[in-house]
Amino acid sequence: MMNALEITNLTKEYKDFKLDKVSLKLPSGCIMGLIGENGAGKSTMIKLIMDAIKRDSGEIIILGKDNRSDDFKLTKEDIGIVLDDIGFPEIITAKQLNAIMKMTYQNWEEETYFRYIARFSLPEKKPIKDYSRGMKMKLAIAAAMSHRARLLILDEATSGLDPIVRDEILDIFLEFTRKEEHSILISSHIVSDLEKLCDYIAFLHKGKLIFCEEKDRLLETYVMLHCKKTELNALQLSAVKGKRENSYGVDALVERKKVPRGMNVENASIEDIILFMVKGVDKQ
Ligand SMILES: Nc1ncnc2c1ncn2[C@@H]1O[C@H](COP(=O)(O)OP(=O)(O)OP(=O)(O)O)[C@@H](O)[C@H]1O
Repeated sequence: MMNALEITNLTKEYKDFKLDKVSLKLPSGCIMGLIGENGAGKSTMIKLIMDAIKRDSGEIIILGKDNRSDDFKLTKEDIGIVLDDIGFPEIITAKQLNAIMKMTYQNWEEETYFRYIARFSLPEKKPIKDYSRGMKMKLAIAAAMSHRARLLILDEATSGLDPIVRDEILDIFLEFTRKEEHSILISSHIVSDLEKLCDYIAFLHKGKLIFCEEKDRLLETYVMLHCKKTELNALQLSAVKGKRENSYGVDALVERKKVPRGMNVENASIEDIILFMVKGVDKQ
């Protein structure tokens, strides 16, 4: 299977921040969620993927093309992008945006665009500057999905949206990947959205990729253990990924395989896995 995105040893350093040798692969047809706290480096990574900022080192292959090759411009047609700052001229309307996009993208599909505009209940004749944040996001998503992209890259695209619209958009994304060999990379703070949507979860923390793993595998590998401190200490050290003490003992994220039978474990959520891994990593 081809990879929609392959990142190898991607490094970018700012004065107080370093995106540090990030490597990951997004297989075609899959959805990858990029999770990380504020300032973890998600937007930096997405800008580097689009070659909008200069990397220090590393390699990025998108849809089989090096993103620094001369003909990457052509590949950009195949990428639908939604950034936090949507980047459309604010004085124009959704209808006028259609005319601009028609000239920008060879594969622009007017009908698809207006279908999304209607589906998202966006006013066609209102200047974008008078849209709410959620409406702007919806417009950007409509545009990104209307030029026959094979890869969607979304940076915090669902965070300003109400739960009902978010849910609808998650369905649209699922539809998008089900149809053909379409792939999505989506960053979000809303872990529950990503848990619902994604096949892969990539977790970025302080510029380092803590893991990039199939969601089902994560949920299979880790469990939450509730026990006494002495019981936890009796486990092998490598079993424990992170822990939190409470008045009864400890809650810990542990490897399922390494927990003896009979102990009090329950399934971990992606949110548990992330929160507890951060505790484990920050301790080292
Ligand atoms: N042009 C720049 N010059 C200096 N530092 C920068 C620049 N752009 C980003 N940074 C720093 O890089 C770090 C990562 O920022 P980035 O925007 O990638 O985080 P993020 O994970 O997208 O965060 P958020 O969830 O808050 O959007 C931050 O510490 C930020 O201050």
